[in-house]
Amino acid sequence: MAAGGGGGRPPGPDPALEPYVQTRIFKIIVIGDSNVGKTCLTFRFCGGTFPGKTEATIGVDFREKTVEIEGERIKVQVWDTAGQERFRKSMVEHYYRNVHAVVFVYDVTKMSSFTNLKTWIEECNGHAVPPLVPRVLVGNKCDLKDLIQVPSSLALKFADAHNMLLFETSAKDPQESQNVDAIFMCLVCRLKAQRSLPCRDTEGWPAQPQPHPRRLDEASGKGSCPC
Ligand SMILES: Nc1nc2c(ncn2[C@@H]2O[C@H](COP(=O)(O)OP(=O)(O)OP(=O)(O)O)[C@@H](O)[C@H]2O)c(=O)[nH]1
Ligand SMILES: [Mg+2]
Repeated sequence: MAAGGGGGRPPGPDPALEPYVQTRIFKIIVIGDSNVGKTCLTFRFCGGTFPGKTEATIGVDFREKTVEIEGERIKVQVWDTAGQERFRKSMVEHYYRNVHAVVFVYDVTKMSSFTNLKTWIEECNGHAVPPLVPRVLVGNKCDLKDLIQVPSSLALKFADAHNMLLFETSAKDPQESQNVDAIFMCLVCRLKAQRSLPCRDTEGWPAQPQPHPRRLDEASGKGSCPC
C-alpha cells in the first residue's frame, strides 16, 4: 500500500517546471590536405592538448566542445574530416550537409597544401554550401619556423580574394592554443550573430544573412576576435 500522496517522484525540482533551455549546435567542418594537422587542431580546440600520435583520419571524427558566449551555451560540433581521397569519398556529402561554417587548413611548411586549397574550395562550392556560410583559412605548423614555404603575404592575399579571415597558428605549440581557440570562437561569434539560425538538427535550414568577414590586422590572427 502506498504511503501518503507522494506518487514516488524523487525529491527535488519538478523537471517539467524547469525552464526549457535549448542548446544550439553549430556544425563546423575542417577541410584540407592529408597531414596538414586537421586532427591535431581539432584535438587542441576540443581537448586542450596536442595528441602524441595521430593516424590518418578515416571518414570523419567528431569532436565537441560546449562554449558560453554572452550567457548562451553553444555546442560546437567539429567534424574532423579525412584528407586522403580514399578515406573520404563516401563521406563527402555528409560533410557538407547542413554545415554552419568551414575551416580550410593548409600546412605552412608545404606549398602544395596551400595551392590545393583551390580544389577544396571548389569542392565546397560544388556542394551547395551557401556562399554566406562563414569560412576561415588556417595555416598550421607555424612552430616549424625554419621550414616555412608559404609566406604570410601570399596567404593573406588568397584569404582576401576569397573573403576569408586568415589565422596562422600551430596545433603543437602550447603558447598558440589561444590562437587555435580564436579560430573556432570567431566562427561561433559570427554564427551566434545570426539570431534566427535554427539548431543543426532542423532539416534544411535556410541561408541567413550575416556580416561580411573582416580580415585580421595581424596575419597571425593573434588578438581579439574581430567579429
Ligand atoms: N610541428 C607540428 N606538427 C604538427 C602540427 N600539427 C600537426 N602536426 C603533425 O602533422 C602530422 C599530421 O597531423 P594530423 O592532425 O594527423 O593531420 P590531418 O590533417 O588530420 O591528416 P588526415 O587525417 O590524413 O587528413 C602529425 O605527425 C602531427 O603530429 C603542428 O602544429 N606543428
Ligand atoms: Mg586527421
